[in-house]
Amino acid sequence: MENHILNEKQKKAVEFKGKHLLVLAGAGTGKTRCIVGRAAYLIDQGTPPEKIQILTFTKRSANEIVERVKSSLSDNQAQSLNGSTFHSWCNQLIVRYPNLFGASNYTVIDPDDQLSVMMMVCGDQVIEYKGIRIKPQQLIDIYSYGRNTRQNLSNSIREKVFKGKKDEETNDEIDIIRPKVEVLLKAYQIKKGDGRYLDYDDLLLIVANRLRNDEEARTILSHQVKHLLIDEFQDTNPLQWYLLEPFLQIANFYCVGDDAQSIYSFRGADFKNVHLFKERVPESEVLILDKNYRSTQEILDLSNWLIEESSLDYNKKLISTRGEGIKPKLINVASQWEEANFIAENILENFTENNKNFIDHLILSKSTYYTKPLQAVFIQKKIPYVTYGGRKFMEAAHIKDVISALRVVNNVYDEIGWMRFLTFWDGIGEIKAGKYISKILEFKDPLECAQNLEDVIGGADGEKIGEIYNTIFINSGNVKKAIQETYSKMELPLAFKYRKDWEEKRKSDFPVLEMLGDNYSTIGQLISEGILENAKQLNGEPVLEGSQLNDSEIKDHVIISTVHSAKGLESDVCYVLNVSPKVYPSAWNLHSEESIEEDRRVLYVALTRAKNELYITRDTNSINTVNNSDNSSDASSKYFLEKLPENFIDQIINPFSIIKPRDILTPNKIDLSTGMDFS
Ligand SMILES: Nc1ncnc2c1ncn2[C@@H]1O[C@H](COP(=O)(O)OP(=O)(O)OP(=O)(O)O)[C@@H](O)[C@H]1O
Repeated sequence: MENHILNEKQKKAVEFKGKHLLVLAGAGTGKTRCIVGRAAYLIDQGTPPEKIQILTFTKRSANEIVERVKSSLSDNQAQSLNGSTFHSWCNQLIVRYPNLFGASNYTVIDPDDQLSVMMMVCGDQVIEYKGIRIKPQQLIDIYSYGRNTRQNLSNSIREKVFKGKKDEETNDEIDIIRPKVEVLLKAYQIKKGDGRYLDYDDLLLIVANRLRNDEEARTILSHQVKHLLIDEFQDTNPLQWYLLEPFLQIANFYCVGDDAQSIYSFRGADFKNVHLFKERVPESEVLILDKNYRSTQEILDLSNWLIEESSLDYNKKLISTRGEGIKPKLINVASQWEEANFIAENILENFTENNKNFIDHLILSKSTYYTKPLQAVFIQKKIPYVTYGGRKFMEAAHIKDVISALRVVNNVYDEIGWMRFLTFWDGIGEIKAGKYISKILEFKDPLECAQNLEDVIGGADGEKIGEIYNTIFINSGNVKKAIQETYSKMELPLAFKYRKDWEEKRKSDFPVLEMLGDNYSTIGQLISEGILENAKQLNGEPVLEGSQLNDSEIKDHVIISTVHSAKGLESDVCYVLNVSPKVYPSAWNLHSEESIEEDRRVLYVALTRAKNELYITRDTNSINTVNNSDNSSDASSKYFLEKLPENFIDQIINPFSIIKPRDILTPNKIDLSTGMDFS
């Protein structure tokens, strides 16, 4: 079986006998294979699968690893193996031990909801000083950055408002702004408590704090977790480390990571954690993997060159076990439409003439937004595709509307839920809803809630809303039915609210929501896990990641992904979009050496996804503007491909380019009296 083929070093890593191990390795050297192999090995050696916890950054990779372990073992041996993200793992622990962690009947809020709470807290208060205005979203960013990096408020303000500046003037400004920020952040914390809201970071902090301070908690969990297998270790941030540290006493750590693939510093990740591993973790060892099994040497030469150009020393040179192949191609395009057409034609040619499937093609972009023209061309040319990254299923407005009804039954103090649910109905605006909510928050007995709602709201609306509440309440133990009934009562107004694209796009999401509901035994679980795990796969298809095609029967599709969502992916043919000046590195990042290096790693992750063919596109206009304007010399000199040795790539001017003929500026008059000889 695939997973059983291991080279000597991989085998050593998989069968590691010591306590804690870090497998430090370059792209495509088999880190994922080692995690899969390690889990299978432990189970094979008699460790109960439920005592192994795999931690990854996306639900998708957790599912993939678990599935691979399962298929490498026989007889359902790995049935109860658990793989999850950090947030979802903590949430599961809190749900399983409600008393130990002291948090039941809470609502997990996503970043959108966090912003709503902060907006409620700020009301009409504005923090403004010397032209700097701190908006609610920035307050959330400061709060989250401080908690994730475990830095104090002043440093978080410095980072998020002043881009890390450390001069005298900035210090003074921080001193003035700080108390005002503090007041609002504390009010935000109180509001969270009142609404029984937990934001994502709270989940980690609740578990971490309890374990760090309470020996009984550690004893209880020591029966539950024996092995922690942690993927993408270079992207763990100080908060995650704060959570992991107490587990060092009760479990064995098996971490895999690559410092050159660290791309989450905006979330506080610090890739140096891999360098500090031996210092931080007693009884630990580090093992290095350096043979790349994924790509041909030409693709690795380009990737190696990119990382060698860095001022940081990653000490990495990937060597291909697969040998030589074809050179990467740099496609120069004049517009996004040209780029899209080039890629579409290329894929169609591979599909019809070269015996490749759509799934052999992976398209990588820094942002989902950039891929819109590409998606339009794919739809037009009937190329099936799914998107990874970007807005998720549970974040879509129509889904949030129905979920809001479930939220308020789950947690009657959930003001955000009430605001969304009440304002969904025609004729109830925010002011009216606010008045109703203050009365609702006084309700004591959930059994009488439906009746009370009818009284507070009154009329036909009151009756409808009370009825929905009641239906959900009665069906709290049958999540699928609760969703079905709620949807049937909300379908008409939903169809009206989203009439523009109801039939084509939104309606078909509800059977998926019902299916999703079927996986959970309580509404609370659906809400918390569903929000955290909305990338969950159904029928093996990532239908909830915002697929543009509703037909989940089509298994063969191109993947369009953000680079951040592409970690761990690989593909026969890879297209890396818009590797242009001011994008790699981004024009916003030119001031900071650290951010430039992060952009370099983003490009490195993208390039190293390709197995055989790598296409890099570049916008010729951006090269022209950079070269022609004086003030952008920085963008030009820092552009990653500026000094690219010619022999590493083949350059192509897009052959599908629609060449516009040269014309004069003003139209001539035409003369229609010619051509006929009337003599
Ligand atoms: N010993 C091996 N023999 C054959 N193929 C291998 C071996 N080890 C890994 N591979 C293959 O190499 C490719 C890369 O492996 P894997 O995805 O585990 O690497 P990785 O280090 O996790 O990569 P990345 O960090 O870049 O995502 C996969 O296609 C895998 O099947």
